[in-house]
Amino acid sequence: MARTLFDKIWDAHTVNTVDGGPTQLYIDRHYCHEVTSPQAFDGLRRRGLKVYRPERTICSPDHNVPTLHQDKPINDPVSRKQVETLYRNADEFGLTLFGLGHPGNGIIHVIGPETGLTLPGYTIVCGDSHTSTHGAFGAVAFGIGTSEVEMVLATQCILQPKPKTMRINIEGRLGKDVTAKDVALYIIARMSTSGATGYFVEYSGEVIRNMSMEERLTVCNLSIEMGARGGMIAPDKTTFAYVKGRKYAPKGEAWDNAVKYWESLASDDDAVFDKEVTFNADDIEPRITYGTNPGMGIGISEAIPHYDGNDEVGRASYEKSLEYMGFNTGQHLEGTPVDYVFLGSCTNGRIEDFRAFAGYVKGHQKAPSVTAWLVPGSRAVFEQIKEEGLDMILADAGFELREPGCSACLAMNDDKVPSGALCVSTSNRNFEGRQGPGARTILAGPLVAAAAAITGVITDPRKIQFTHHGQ
Ligand SMILES: CC(C)[C@H](C(=O)O)[C@@H](O)C(=O)O
Ligand code: SF4
Repeated sequence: MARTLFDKIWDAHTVNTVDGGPTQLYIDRHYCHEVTSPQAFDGLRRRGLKVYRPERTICSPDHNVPTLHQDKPINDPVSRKQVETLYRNADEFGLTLFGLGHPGNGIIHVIGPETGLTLPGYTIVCGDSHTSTHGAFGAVAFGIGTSEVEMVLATQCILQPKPKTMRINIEGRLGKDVTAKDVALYIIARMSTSGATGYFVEYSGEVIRNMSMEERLTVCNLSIEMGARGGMIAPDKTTFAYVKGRKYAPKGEAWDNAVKYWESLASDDDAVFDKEVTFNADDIEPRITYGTNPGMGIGISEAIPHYDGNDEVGRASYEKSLEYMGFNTGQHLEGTPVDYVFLGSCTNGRIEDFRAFAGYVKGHQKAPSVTAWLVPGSRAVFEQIKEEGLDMILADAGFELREPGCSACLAMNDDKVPSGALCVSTSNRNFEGRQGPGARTILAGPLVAAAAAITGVITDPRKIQFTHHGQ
C-alpha cells in the first residue's frame, strides 16, 4: 500500500500496537531542558530506575538562562535552581550535558540540527511543544509532557495514538523580502490555531523545496501553532548537504548507507493524506500579527480584519485581544511606534536570521527609541556571527549581541518586555503576557524586525531604499 513519509517513519519505529489503543514507538533522540524534566528524573529516582539508553538523551539549559554574563552564577534564585537541577540530573543519570558556556549549548531546537544529533528518519521527542522544528529533516518529531519524558528516559519508548496526516503544499515563488516566517504565519492565519489539530503535517511544493534547512526549520517550528502534532519535510539534497560532516552525523560507509535509506523517505506518489491543502506563494507578503494568538495575522499592508465568525465566544476573545493590544478593527499598523525588537528564539535564532537582519540594518542606525535584543539561538550561532563579522556590522548600526537562550520568547528569564510596551518579535507566540506581564507582542520575520529596529515604527521591509541590502 502506498505510504506517506510520516507512515514510513512511524512504521519503522513501531515496537507494538494495541488494538484500538496507542502505538508503542521507539525513540531515536530525546532532548531535555530544565523546565519539563525535574519531575521526570524524580520519578526515576522514586522507582529506582536508570535511564535505559543514556546516549540517546541530550540535555541543554535554555529557558531560564540569562543572556548576559553567562560565565557568572545565575542571579535569579528560581532560574539558578532549575538550571542546577538539570546539571545534577544529567550527572547522576550519565547523560550528555551542554551547560552554559559549553560550545554545544543553546536552545534545544537549534542545537539538535546544527550538531547532527537530529537526523532524517529519526523519531525525536522533547518535553517541549516546538519539538516539531526537527521535522524539517524528515523526522517524526513531537513535543511530550513530563510524565512521557519519564517514560522515554526509562524505556526509550513512548505510547502514542497515531495522528491523521495532512499535506500542505505551497506552490510558486516567494516575492522580495518574504521569508520562511512569513510563509508560516500565513499558513497559520489561513488554517487558524486549531486547523491542524489531530494531524501530522507534511509540507511540500516548490516553495518548500527551494528553502534552505534554516528556512525549513522555521516553517516546521510553527506547526504546533496551528494545533498540529508535528510538521515535516521530505529529506532531499539540501538536507543531506546540511547534515554531512556535522559532529554527530554518520561518517564514511555509514554515511553512504544512511543517505541510501534517507532517499527512500518520501511520500509515495499515490499516497493519500487525510487532508490536503494548497497555497500560492503570490498571496504571501511580509506578515505581522495584530492579536494575541499566532493565527491573528495579516499581510503588513493589510488592515486588521473584522471578526468573521459567528460564535459569541470567538467574538469576545477577538475583542479582548484587540483591547489588550490597544488596536482597532480596520486599523493599519504600518507606522505604529515600536518599543522593543527581539531577534532570536527557536523560530528565528539561526545564522541565516542574523545574516538577514545584519544585511538589512547595515549602513543604518538603530532608532534611539527602540530597545533591541539580538539573541543567537545557540553558542555555535553566536560564534559564527563573530566569525562572519556580523557582530561588527551590528555594532556599527548600534546593536549589541547577547548570549544564547530562549530570552524574550517567554518571560522565564531576565529578558522581559515591560508592561504596555510593544515588541516586534521573531518568536512564535504572542499570548497575553508571553514576553512579560502586560507586554504586547507582534510576531514577524527577521526583515520586518530589522525594518522596525531602524525606523522605530512598523515598516514594510520592501519600502525602504537600501544601498547594501542585497536581497
Ligand atoms: C517551557 C516549555 C514547556 C514550553 C513549550 O512546551 O513550548 C516553551 O518552550 C514554550 O515555548 O512555551
Ligand atoms: S525559544 Fe521560545 S518557543 Fe523555543 S523552546 Fe524556547 S521558549 Fe519555547
